[in-house]
Amino acid sequence: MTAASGTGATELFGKVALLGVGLIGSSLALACRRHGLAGRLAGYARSAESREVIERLRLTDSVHAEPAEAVADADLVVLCVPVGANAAVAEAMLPGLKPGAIVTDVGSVKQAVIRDVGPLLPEGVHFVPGHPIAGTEHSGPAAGFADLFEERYCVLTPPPGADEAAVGRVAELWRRCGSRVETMEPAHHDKVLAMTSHLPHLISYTIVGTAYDLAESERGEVIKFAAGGFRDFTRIAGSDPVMWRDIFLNNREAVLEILQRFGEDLSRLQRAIRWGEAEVLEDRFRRTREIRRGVIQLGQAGTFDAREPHKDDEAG
Ligand SMILES: NC(=O)C1=CN([C@@H]2O[C@H](COP(=O)(O)OP(=O)(O)OC[C@H]3O[C@@H](n4cnc5c(N)ncnc54)[C@H](O)[C@@H]3O)[C@@H](O)[C@H]2O)C=CC1
Ligand SMILES: O=C(O)C(=O)Cc1ccc(O)cc1
Repeated sequence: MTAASGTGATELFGKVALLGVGLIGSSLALACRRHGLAGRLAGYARSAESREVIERLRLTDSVHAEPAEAVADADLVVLCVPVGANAAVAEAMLPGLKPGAIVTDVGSVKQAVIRDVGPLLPEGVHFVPGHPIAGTEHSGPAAGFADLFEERYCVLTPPPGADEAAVGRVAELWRRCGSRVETMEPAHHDKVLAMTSHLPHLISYTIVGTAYDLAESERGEVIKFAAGGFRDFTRIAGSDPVMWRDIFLNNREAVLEILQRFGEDLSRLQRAIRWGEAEVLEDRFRRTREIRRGVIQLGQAGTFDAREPHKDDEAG
């Protein structure tokens, strides 16, 4: 057993309730168990099928079909459902919520959860929105693993006036799961993630769709000769449709803004190809290679994604 924070494996919360036990909820359950962070874990899952998997894998100590039952007596409640489901699930938990409880979430968009869930919570309940920047293209309760959050960032976006002790306890939870915790303004978070996560997913969904829509003979060749880049796109394009539908619908403005910029940059390259502007193309590709090399230095300094090996980046 490792205690990532070096503070020992002392329990942080008496009872933790996970509302939604998919990839992130199940990974958090496993990380809480591994690091001894919760006295008791309760899970809420909407479908009988998920509840059966959660029980079989013993992800939580109790499994519930109603959010209000799962949160009864919980010190920490973590919303782990798609962003668009947060309000309904939060509303359904209210009758069971303990006064003084901390409510957090793991959603990929932060302004929306503050808008949708914040106003529902009673006085005395502490709300600390969060986002572990860690995941995979897989989903569901069987997809989780305990070290998903190791050496990943977790961004907290506490609203103004948030209870500092509550923010500190949520930060400590993520630190003990192995994450590096930062706090950010919610609007800033949503802009940054629109660029670094949401746009790449949109491009992946588009490119794989375009490839599939090619004439059948060409489509076969696309699969046969799929090079690394296209394979990477198909991995990302395999991500959960409901989760990503909700991300785009709830981060509309930031995504549209970045998409506008991206479209202009793409058009510029399109024009360079059409008119044989070799210098424009080469300059752009040189610049991005330098950016990539800069990113690697950041990674080595521990500020980017320190887990990813970057074998392809020797100089020259
Ligand atoms: N998948 C990823 O890589 C990451 C996801 N997130 C965020 O974490 C949250 C959960 O995502 P995952 O665990 O990946 O998804 P998931 O699909 O694996 O799990 C979501 C769970 O919520 C349940 N659910 C869906 N709609 C519901 C509704 N209306 N009412 C009640 N339950 C409902 C599903 O049945 C499922 O068990 C999302 O908000 C997502 O934006 C954050 C970081 C990474
Ligand atoms: O699988 C990948 O490449 C991801 O990008 C995972 C991911 C998806 C959504 C998030 O909000 C954070 C991380």
